[in-house]
Amino acid sequence: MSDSLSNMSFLPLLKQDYERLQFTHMRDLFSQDAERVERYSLSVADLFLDYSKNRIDDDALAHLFDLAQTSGLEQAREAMFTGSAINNTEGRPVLHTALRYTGPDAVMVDGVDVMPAIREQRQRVADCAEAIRSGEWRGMTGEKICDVVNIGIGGSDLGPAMVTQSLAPYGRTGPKLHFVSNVDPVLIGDILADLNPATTLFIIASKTFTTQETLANAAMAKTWLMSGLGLSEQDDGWQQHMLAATARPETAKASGYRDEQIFSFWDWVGGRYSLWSAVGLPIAISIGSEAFSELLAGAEEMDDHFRSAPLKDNMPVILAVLGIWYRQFFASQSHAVLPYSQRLARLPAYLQQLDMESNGKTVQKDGSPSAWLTGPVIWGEPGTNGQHAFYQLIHQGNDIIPCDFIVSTTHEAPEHAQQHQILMANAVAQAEALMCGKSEQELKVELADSSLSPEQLELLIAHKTMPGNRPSNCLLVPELSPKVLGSIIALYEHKVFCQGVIWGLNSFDQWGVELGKQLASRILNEINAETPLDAACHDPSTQALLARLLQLRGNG
Ligand SMILES: O=P(O)(O)OC[C@H]1O[C@](O)(CO)[C@@H](O)[C@@H]1O
Repeated sequence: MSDSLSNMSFLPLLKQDYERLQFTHMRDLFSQDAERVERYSLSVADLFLDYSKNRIDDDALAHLFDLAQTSGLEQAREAMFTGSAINNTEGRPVLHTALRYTGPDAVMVDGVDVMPAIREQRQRVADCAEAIRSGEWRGMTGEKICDVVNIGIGGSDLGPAMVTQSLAPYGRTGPKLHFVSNVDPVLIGDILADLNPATTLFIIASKTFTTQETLANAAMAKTWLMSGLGLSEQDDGWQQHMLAATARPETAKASGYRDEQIFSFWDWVGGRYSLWSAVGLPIAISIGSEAFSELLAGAEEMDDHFRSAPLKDNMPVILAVLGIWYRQFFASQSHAVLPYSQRLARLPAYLQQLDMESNGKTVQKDGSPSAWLTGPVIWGEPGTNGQHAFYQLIHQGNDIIPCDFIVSTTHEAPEHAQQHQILMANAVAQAEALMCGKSEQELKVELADSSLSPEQLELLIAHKTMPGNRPSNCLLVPELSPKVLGSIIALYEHKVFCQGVIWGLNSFDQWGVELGKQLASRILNEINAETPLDAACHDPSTQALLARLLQLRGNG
C-alpha cells in the first residue's frame, strides 16, 4: 500500500467492516433495516441507482467515503474540471468535460480559454452533419451521401459505434453508418462490397493520425474510392468523400487532407473520452446535430452533479467506492455490466476500454508500486442472452462478481410492451436471485413432496443450493434517449476517474499498449522481408513461431 494510504487511520476500520460483513447475508441486512432501499438509492438526471443489494452497511460506507475524501478526490475532481495537467506522464490536462460544457465560464489551458475553440468545432461538426443529412453535401458525381464509414480503432471507434447502435431509432432518417476498426481486411472488405463509392463518405478518426490499423484501412478505403470514381492520384473529387477527425491536423494535411476536410480536437481529450469531440461526427450524422447536443447535455448534467454533490450523495463516487470495496476486500477480479437493453449491446465493450485502459495499472502517479488491487476485468453481455451463457458462474462460481444491471423502464415500441416486460422481469429476477439465493432449508421444503430417495434428495439439494449474497447495482433509466445515454456514459467516466484517484493512478495514459505496437512494426518488416529474421531480436519462442509462419505462408 502506498505510504499515504497505508497510514490512513480508517483502513483498519474498513478491514473490520469487511470482517463483519463477509459473514453477513444481505437478506439479514434487509430484514433488520426497513429503510435500506430508501437510504441506498438515489436519482440523478434521469437515472435512478439502487445500490441496496451490496454487502455494505452505514459504517462501511462511511469509511469508504472517508477513504475517497482522504485520497484527495474532491481536489482532484476540481483539478480535472479546471484544466490542471492531471495526466502527469504526458503533462496534459484532461478536459472531456469541457467538450460538453455550455456555461459561461472560461476553461483555461496554458493561459488560453479553450471554450471558443470548442464551440467553433462543435458548430463545424453540427453544420457538416446537417449538410450531409439534408443532401446539401453531395458526392463527386452530385449524388447524396447514403453511407458513412467511420474508420478508427479504440476510442476512435468504440464510442461512436456504441452510441449510434444504442440510439438507432434516432438515426433512421440519416445515412447508414458503418464502423471499420480491425485491421483484418475482411471487415472493411465485407462492408465495401455492398457500398457505392459515389454515395459513400469515409471519416478517418484518429487522435494521433499514426495508428497502424486505421491508416491501413484508410488506404484501402481510398484505393477503393479512387478506383470506383475513376480517379487517379492527381485528381480532385475524393475530398468530398473523405474527412478526418484528429488532434494532429498537420499530419492529416501532410497526407493530402485540406483544411475543410479536417475536424480537430486537442491533446487534452483522451482517445477513450473523445466521442464528445469531432470523433462524435458520425454520431451527429446519424442522429442529427440536435440529438448530438442532447447527448452532450445528458453528460453535462452528470458532470454538474459529480462536481458539486457531496461524496456520499454522489452517484459516480458511490459506484467507485463500491467497486474498490469488492476489489480490495473481497478480491473480486471482475465486474460485469449487464444491460437489459439490446440497444446497449456494445456498452460492455465500450466500458472495457474506458475502465481497463484507464485503471489497468499497478504503478501509482508518483512511480511507486500500488499495493492496492486495482482495475478489475470489465465484461458483460446484454440480458437476457447472458443468462443462458455465463450467469451460472455468477450465481454459483467461486468468485464474487459484482454486477451492474442497466434496465430501461419504457420501450420505444409500445406495441411490444409485453415483450419488454419479460426483459424487465428477468433483470429484476436475476438481481433478486443473486442477492437472496436459495437455502438448503427452502429446497427441503420445495422438494418435500418429490419421490426422490433421501440420498438423491441430499445430492440434488447440494447442487441446487444457491448461496446468494452476491452483490449488484441496478441502474433504472427511462427510454434510451440521447440525453439519458449521455448521462450513463459520463456516470461511468467519473466512476473510473474516482477509482483512479483513490488508487493513486494516472487514469489517462496507456503505456502498456505501446510495446506491442513497437514490436508489431518490427515483425511486420520481417514478415515483409524488408528486415531479415534476426534471432538476436526475439526470444526463441517468437523466433520459431515467426519462422514457421513465414514457411507456412511460403516465404520461408
Ligand atoms: O485515435 P488513435 O490515435 O488512432 O488511437 C486509437 C486508440 O489507440 C490507443 O492509443 C491504444 O490502443 C487508444 O488509447 C486509442 O483510443
